[in-house]
Amino acid sequence: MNRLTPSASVPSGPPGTYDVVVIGAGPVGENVAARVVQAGLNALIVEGELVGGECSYWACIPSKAMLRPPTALETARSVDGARQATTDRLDAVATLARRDRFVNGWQDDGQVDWLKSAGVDLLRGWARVTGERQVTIDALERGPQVVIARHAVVVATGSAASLPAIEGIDEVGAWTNREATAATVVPRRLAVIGGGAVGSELAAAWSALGSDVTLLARGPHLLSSWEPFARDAAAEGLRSDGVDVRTNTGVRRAARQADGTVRLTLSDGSVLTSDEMLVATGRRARTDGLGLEEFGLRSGEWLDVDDTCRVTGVPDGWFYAVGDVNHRATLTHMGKYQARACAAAIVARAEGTEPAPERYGRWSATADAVAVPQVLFTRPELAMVGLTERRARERGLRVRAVEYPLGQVAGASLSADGYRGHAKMVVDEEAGVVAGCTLVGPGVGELIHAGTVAVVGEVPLERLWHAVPSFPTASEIWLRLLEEYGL
Ligand SMILES: Cc1cc2nc3c(=O)[nH]c(=O)nc-3n(C[C@H](O)[C@H](O)[C@H](O)COP(=O)(O)OP(=O)(O)OC[C@H]3O[C@@H](n4cnc5c(N)ncnc54)[C@H](O)[C@@H]3O)c2cc1C
Ligand SMILES: NC(=O)c1ccc[n+]([C@@H]2O[C@H](COP(=O)([O-])OP(=O)(O)OC[C@H]3O[C@@H](n4cnc5c(N)ncnc54)[C@H](O)[C@@H]3O)[C@@H](O)[C@H]2O)c1
Repeated sequence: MNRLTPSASVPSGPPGTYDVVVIGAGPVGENVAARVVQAGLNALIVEGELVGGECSYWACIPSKAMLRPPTALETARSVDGARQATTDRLDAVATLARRDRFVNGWQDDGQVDWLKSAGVDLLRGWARVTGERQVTIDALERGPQVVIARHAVVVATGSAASLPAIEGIDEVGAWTNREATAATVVPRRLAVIGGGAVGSELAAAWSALGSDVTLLARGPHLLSSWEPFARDAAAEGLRSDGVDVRTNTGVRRAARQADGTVRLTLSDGSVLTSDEMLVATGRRARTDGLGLEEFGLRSGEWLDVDDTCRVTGVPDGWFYAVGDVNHRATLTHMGKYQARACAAAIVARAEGTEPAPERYGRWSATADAVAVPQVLFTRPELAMVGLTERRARERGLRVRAVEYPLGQVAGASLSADGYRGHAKMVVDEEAGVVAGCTLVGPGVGELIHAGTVAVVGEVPLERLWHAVPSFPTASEIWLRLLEEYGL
């Protein structure tokens, strides 16, 4: 489902030479372009589909718009006094209409206006790199255009759903994140393949909308990179919402039958019949067709970069990759963070200054390696930052972890009757700082930023002790965790 409604291109004259050429106007490309313009350079951004990218139209925004109504309903139902005013069912039509408003009916005029106000020129079309500092664009309205970048070409082409090697998968018309965030009809039955972030969130969303959802995870757990208590809570939450979560279950074969249903043959030989199937088995780099072979890079592969997001192996420092396409941290906020660092590095180099490889320097995306926050908007919500206990130990850190039931914090228990949640803080014992934190429970997405500040700031625990959370808020979890640690 690809309902594109592009608005007019911005540049008034023929493109020729720009300081910076950015390929891909997702949230990350937009940010690099706007930041270099703010610093006094000029920039052209090239976009083949919608300005705003995957995140705005087929990923973060529509999925969160779909997940919010069931969460709001659950919140109301969990507060005596409000519960009596709720009805028993979510309104699917109104939920999908709300989603449609958040994606602006898949029209990008608002984002085009933003680019214009930021002083960035836009050219619509598909770009490829055809020489050092040279980009050729199959422009939608103008035919082929060649543009030279004085200082930098930045690839911000993002990622796309990767289809697993399942017999018949190409013929069944499987949903990817695109169809699953844009569909207008609620399927009676939905099979979801993949127990990662996309599979878990979209299983929750469609189950709330009324589908009978079966979630098939090939491994023993959902969300394997999370703390065990968090991934167990996600699975339990999905099950209690009626999702049939099946772990250790692969799919051997998929076929669309004459009656329109999808027949899946599972790894244990059993058969699952569904009306639609969603493939949520990870992402692939959108680097095919970019002409990267000329620079010794492989088409379709992720682009390795240094901390300034300069592509490694391409000499002379003109070639950068930011956002999903470099695979450092495939999240919008981390991509935008990289965009800020990358833009600062491009500007510094344009001024003749070679950025020193400084940890947490302005041009260095240091946090990618140590402090990536993430929130999953399942029910219950999950949030984490930094290292899990297991990852910290694998990195050779001497750590001690402490845990606390979030429902015993006054602010949390006031927010919902019978609040259920849990928190875990991993302390780097040698440095005396927080190495990571995971929170589970309603609303924890708004609590995790304190953990991000503690990890990035490497705040000594003795000083963190003086950061007093207000009473009665759920933020008191930070005080409880420090007390558990022994302060
Ligand atoms: C279902 C789902 C939900 C998600 N939810 C969240 C969330 O809640 N929070 C979060 O932080 N992250 C979330 N993500 C991840 C997030 O969507 C990505 O990290 C983010 O979109 C990356 O931004 P980007 O700018 O790098 O790439 P994209 O958003 O993919 O944008 C890339 C742009 O480049 C364009 N392009 C590609 N090739 C060319 C070319 N050759 N020429 C011209 N243009 C080109 C594309 O058309 C696209 O517009 C989610 C992902 C999915 C799939
Ligand atoms: N709220 C959020 O922040 C949010 C939400 C959704 C997505 N995202 C981002 O998007 C990225 C992509 O998400 P995703 O869920 O597509 O990828 P993922 O890597 O999180 O999960 C993919 C899952 O599919 C499984 N899988 C892979 N191949 C398979 C196969 N052949 N058969 C069965 N299962 C298979 C993997 O084991 C894994 O569990 C995430 O890493 C995350 O960064 C973020």
